[in-house]
Amino acid sequence: MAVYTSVPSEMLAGFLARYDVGALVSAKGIAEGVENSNYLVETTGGRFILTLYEKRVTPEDLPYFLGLTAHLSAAGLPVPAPIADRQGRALQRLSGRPACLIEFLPGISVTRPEPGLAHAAGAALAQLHEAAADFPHDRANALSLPGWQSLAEALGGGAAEIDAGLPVLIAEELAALSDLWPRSLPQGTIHADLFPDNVLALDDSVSGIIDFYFACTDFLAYDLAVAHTAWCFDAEGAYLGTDVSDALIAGYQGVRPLSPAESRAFPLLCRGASLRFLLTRAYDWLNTPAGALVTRKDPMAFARRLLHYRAS
Ligand SMILES: Nc1ncnc2c1ncn2[C@@H]1O[C@H](COP(=O)(O)OP(=O)(O)OP(=O)(O)O)[C@@H](O)[C@H]1O
Ligand SMILES: N[C@@H](CCO)C(=O)O
Repeated sequence: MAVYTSVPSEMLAGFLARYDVGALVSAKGIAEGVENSNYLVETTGGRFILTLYEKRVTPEDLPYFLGLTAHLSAAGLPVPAPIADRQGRALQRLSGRPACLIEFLPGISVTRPEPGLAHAAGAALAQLHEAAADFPHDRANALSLPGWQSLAEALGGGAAEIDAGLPVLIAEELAALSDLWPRSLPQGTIHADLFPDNVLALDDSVSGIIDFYFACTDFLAYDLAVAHTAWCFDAEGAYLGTDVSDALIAGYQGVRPLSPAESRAFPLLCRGASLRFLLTRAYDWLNTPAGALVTRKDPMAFARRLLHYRAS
């Protein structure tokens, strides 16, 4: 259950009084998600999401994330816009945390990717890349090669507690990717975490793209690789087959065709994306405090993806 910070109802009513959004009717914590505390807030004016930012989000990055979602929403993408109070401020503090009131978007969080929706998600990702081309801010990707190296060091001997073969797999992959990682592919603003649970859907269309808290500047094709690792495998890390993979890539290329260099680099970018989620999940696996109300995500599901990409 991702509600780490509670907000008493009087405090929430006072907070909402700063906005032109009507008066508080109800609020409930949203169980999904692991990073931040999220509430579904109903007012006399409509529905909203209230997010309180927890430990993994650096407060200094919030203007970048909120600026990006405002930019993409204004460009017509199904991205929830941050809502400003009467003084024009979107970023606030509430219950001791940075906080933001966010537009509510319709749709259901995707649990089982189907080709039709994978195609729509690929297209939405390419539209995001195009719409962000004139977003004027940059943010370095803290979770690229140097970040993976640091995470691997932070795991130390803990990796072997997860799986006896993990230290060797991580070390080999870091060494290979340090040599082979591309240096000059087209760059831009990327989402960097386009998992099915960060897409809201109505039938086969994308009604929402959420969770921009890893967005950064990096290779555009790496973003498609992240989506590929996320959409084309089941929860245990078994490959779902070419239907979902082909649909995702075709959806993307229908809007923004990959260059020959991007296509050639794609399998390697998928290995990097697998290693990224393997490392962050392994770190969380070892560092999630006992009694935390959060279900840890299985790092080995990404070790299996990594082996799949290595073999293909
Ligand atoms: N703008 C929105 N409109 C409608 N529903 C939303 C919106 N933002 C979040 N949600 C709902 O809240 C749930 C949790 O949000 P989210 O996935 O952002 O959690 P998180 O903890 O911030 O991130 P993570 O997925 O990385 O754990 C989503 O699955 C979705 O159902
Ligand atoms: N999408 C990530 C969680 C962080 O957003 C994962 O499944 O490991």
